[in-house]
Amino acid sequence: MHSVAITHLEKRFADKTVFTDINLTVAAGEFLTLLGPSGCGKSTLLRCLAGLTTVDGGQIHLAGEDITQRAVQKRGIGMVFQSYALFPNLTVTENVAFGLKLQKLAHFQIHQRVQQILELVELEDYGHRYPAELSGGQCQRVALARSLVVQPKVLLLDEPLSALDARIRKHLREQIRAIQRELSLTTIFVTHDQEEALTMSDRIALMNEGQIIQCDVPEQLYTNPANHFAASFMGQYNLLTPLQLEQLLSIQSRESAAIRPESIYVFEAGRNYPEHFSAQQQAIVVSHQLLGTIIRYQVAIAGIELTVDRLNRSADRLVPAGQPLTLLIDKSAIRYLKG
Ligand SMILES: Nc1ncnc2c1ncn2[C@@H]1O[C@H](COP(=O)(O)OP(=O)(O)OP(=O)(O)O)[C@@H](O)[C@H]1O
Repeated sequence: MHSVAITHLEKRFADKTVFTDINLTVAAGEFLTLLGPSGCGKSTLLRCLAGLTTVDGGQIHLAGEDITQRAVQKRGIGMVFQSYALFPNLTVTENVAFGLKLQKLAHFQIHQRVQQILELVELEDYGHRYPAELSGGQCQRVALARSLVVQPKVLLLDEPLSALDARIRKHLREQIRAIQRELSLTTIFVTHDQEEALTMSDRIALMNEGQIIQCDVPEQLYTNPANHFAASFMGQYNLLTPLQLEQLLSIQSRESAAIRPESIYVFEAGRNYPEHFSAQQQAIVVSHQLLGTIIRYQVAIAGIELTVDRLNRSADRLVPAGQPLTLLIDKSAIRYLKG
């Protein structure tokens, strides 16, 4: 098992500074996700780690060794891309065996390792097929097998699921995580999909404009966003200015605040609400969306629009637009934001 340490990493292209001071450590066996909007520098950081692009400053250590200037093929890092990058004229077996042939392993060893890894990605019956005869999800599993077969110290995954449809995506993310756990493989995964990040990761490094905004376990990122960007990126937070906080809850604060849709409750008669709940407030429903297990209401209270999530229980009737809804806000769930 191998750890990764990135210190003061800098990267510029001719007319573009991507980042100037990235610091990040990934523990041995950890699954860390780089999450952030398009263009924030996730792929560039991954490419610097793999050695596919040069760096302009800082260091990368792998298991304590400085690999900043080391050639790509000598880093012991495997990488999987969104586009699979398989050889179309080679079968699945030949694609997976490719790296081992370069290492000049004996024929029987290659055969054994390829079979083992194809079993791991559940493609043992597809060895003779060509990439054009496989689905997107199967191609991505071949790409994964090809990276794993050379036993990398670290695995880098650059949006490997983005090109796949929702059902296959979900299955493959579970499979990737299970394999990563089985091999205890230090893994850095790039995505701009927060659900993917929240469900797969040991920790998430949230990036924006070339900076790591917050690096923490998923629960912390979700419930305690560090700033305005983190709150707006991680789901459906209601963001309230100091003035709105005062109007809505008589709370005086210099900082703006975030509150999750599920922390605003629709009043139910006969239920006891703890002391940290606000008084009842009359809102008017602006619109609603049925999202399967939840109903998401947009409501307005004195000109302030809020998003409120309610469990979609069959006994509850849907409140249509224009109708009142009585709300209580869980004040203990309010998060104050730095900037
Ligand atoms: N080879 C290059 N030459 C010049 N600029 C580049 C190059 N590669 C990336 N960039 C720029 O660096 C910035 C970061 O790009 P990068 O691909 O790392 O972002 P990203 O977060 O991975 O985005 P996405 O999710 O869209 O892939 C962008 O502004 C991009 O235009």
